[in-house]
Amino acid sequence: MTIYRATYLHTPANPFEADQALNIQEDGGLLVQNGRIVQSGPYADLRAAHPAEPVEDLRGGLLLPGFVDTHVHFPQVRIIGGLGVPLLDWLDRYALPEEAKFGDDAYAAAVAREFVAGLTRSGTTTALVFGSHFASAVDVLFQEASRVGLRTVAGQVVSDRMLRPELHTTPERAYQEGRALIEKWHGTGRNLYAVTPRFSLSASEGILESCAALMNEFPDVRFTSHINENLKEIETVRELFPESRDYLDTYERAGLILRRSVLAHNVHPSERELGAMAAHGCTAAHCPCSNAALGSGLFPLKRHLKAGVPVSLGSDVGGGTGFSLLKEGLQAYFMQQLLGADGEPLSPAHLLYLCTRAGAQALGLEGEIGDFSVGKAFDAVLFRPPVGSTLHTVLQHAHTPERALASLFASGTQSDVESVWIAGEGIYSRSPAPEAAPLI
Ligand SMILES: Nc1nc2[nH]cnc2c(=O)[nH]1
Ligand SMILES: [Zn+2]
Repeated sequence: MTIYRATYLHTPANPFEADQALNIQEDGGLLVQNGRIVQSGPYADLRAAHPAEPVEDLRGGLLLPGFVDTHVHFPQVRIIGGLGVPLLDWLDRYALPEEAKFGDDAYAAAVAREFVAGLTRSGTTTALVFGSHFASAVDVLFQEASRVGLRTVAGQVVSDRMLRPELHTTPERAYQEGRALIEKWHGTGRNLYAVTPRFSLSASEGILESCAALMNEFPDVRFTSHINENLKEIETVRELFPESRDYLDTYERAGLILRRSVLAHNVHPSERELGAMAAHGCTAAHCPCSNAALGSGLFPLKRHLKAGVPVSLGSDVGGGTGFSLLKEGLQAYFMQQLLGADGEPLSPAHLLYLCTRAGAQALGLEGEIGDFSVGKAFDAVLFRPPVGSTLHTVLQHAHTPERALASLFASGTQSDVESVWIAGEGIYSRSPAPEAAPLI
């Protein structure tokens, strides 16, 4: 067993529903055994109860639960920063040409290393991953995620129209390839499978039915897709599915919307869709940097909360501009500020919840991860800005841990991550900064 001594913060309660939801231990202790938290609270209490246990002293930083990214594209690491065009043009110009390269396993393996490292070094310990259209590349992703130890919920992206021929499949092949991947990876180690049609624009009823067949045969798998991101996309889907009431209905009619379905974006939902999503209990994965970068729109968080639709966060790399959920939290805060009276004011507690427990709940993993309650896995990220950095200065002068958390969201980046643990296992540790070269 090990006692981790730290200033730690987490949100075991939902700050959108409860006051004082931010739980802070200024000089706290987490007793970890076999990767699980067996006791937590003031360090002095834990030390008194366990005088002989080794202590890992993490004071001087901020220890948070590992981040849960509920929407991120494996094949899009190298195209981060493709700016200047809206979604459908962005797909044609940046995303699809890159994704067409993933039939080459060596290429897929190289990007898988970059992708998994990018997530873990940003403090993400669980990710719902939009995989590749190529089954072999999805296999490569699961292999790399398993090698590193990242909790991964991923699946083969399936479509049969309007992308590029090499990315199209058939309902029969989608079923067969999906089935083989589920049998090999769903429930293997820290991996789960998510059935993943790209979006209704590129997935015919036949493809959506093959997705439903997999979900019926393997009821424990998850589901994710895109919805209501861009006005032109929505209009095209309406033309393609004239018999559907709306975008959500294209998935509902196929039986794809369940409690653990995660729908990315949902920037332009109808009231009917919000009501139906709340009734299904499914989640909207809000991707603020992507929505801003592609000009998709300002996310109606208040309408989601009023309708009772749970919201989690996603980086949406590469439509999004990086892996850091700190940045997504900050962008979410900006968006809600800009919405004025229609916005939902977000406190540091809201932001931390959106980056952690909200994602755990979206994936049906809230019993396992998402906060530091006793019984949860020790998935954690220690933020300790490099000495001399501006954030280091700001944190030194923060009057309370809550103010420090706010400053972390305001200017924290991947370089401020010192260590990451998953199930108590050290996954990443920042190498000590090279000695500054003498000035002369
Ligand atoms: N942001 C985003 N939206 C999509 N809709 C369909 N595919 C994509 C994608 O790759 N990124
Ligand atoms: Zn996406």
